[in-house]
Amino acid sequence: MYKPTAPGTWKGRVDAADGDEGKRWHQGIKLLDLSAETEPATAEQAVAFLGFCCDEGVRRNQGREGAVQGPSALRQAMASFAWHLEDDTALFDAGDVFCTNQNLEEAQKQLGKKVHTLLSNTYKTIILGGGHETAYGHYLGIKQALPADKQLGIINFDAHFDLRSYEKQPSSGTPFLQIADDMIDNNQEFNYLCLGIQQYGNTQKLFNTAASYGADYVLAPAMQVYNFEALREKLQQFMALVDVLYVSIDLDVFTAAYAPGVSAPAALGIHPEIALILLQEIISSGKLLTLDVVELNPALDVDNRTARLAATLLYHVVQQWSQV
Ligand SMILES: N=CN[C@@H](CCC(=O)O)C(=O)O
Ligand SMILES: [Mn+2]
Ligand SMILES: [Mn+2]
Repeated sequence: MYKPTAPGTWKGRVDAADGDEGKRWHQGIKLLDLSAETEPATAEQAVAFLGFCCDEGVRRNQGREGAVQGPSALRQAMASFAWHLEDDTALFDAGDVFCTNQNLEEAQKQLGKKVHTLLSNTYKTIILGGGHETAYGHYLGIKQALPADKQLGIINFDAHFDLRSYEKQPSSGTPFLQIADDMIDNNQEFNYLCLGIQQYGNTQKLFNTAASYGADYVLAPAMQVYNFEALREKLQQFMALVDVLYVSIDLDVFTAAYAPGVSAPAALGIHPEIALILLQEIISSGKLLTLDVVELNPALDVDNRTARLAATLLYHVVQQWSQV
């Protein structure tokens, strides 16, 4: 269920005549094998990618399958980025966790183990999804790595709450209710902020669930650059309540013109610019522990537009995060 990334996977443009000054991500990224007996070296300022090749949750949630190819498309979209990182050992690829035989629950456990390994070795972790079922596996690793006295906050850029009942089965629509119940069972506070919620995309039942769990949210129409001061205030208030942050970016939060390659596109979603400046605010807090980008479906993408958007957001995240 786990495979390290094969050498040669990261490939792209080479500006050989420019020597070191022509360096790109595919030439600088280091491969990390989490199946090895030995623990990976601790890396203070390093960012590590880990793929979750899974859309079983999307299938169970009646969505359009294809997010299993997300990690591969994201790597390709990031490969030729110019290298502007200060440290030569700032960027790692820790391979992929796979979902086999539709066994989502086991795949999430395996993802949790790898996330735990990365976090406990102080890597700044970025999970490349996968459907939004990525979030529950991601959380299992955060839970293992986080000291009991540290309060976790979850910020989800998403058109959807993903707080559906998992009584029948977990899916891509249930991860944050699974997390909420687990945190409450463990006497932890569930601090959840959703940014970009579409009223039409969430039933009254979901708004009621959000209210009963104390989840906070901003509706998509309010997620505007001209509203930045109010959004920053809300974000700062949320971040002040917690010690560390898990940020999830569901690409269906963005307008379909920017992000057509998702299971549930949004005709009037948010503009990428507002997400970018809020992400900058989050990283500046120094509280970001781990992040994921989910729901990229390359089979539905148009000229890799969604993959390029996700990759570009990750470029800026890595650039800033590797310096805080
Ligand atoms: N990951 C979550 N997906 C949405 C799908 C909505 C839709 O297909 O319209 C949800 O369950 O709410
Ligand atoms: Mn989602
Ligand atoms: Mn969504």
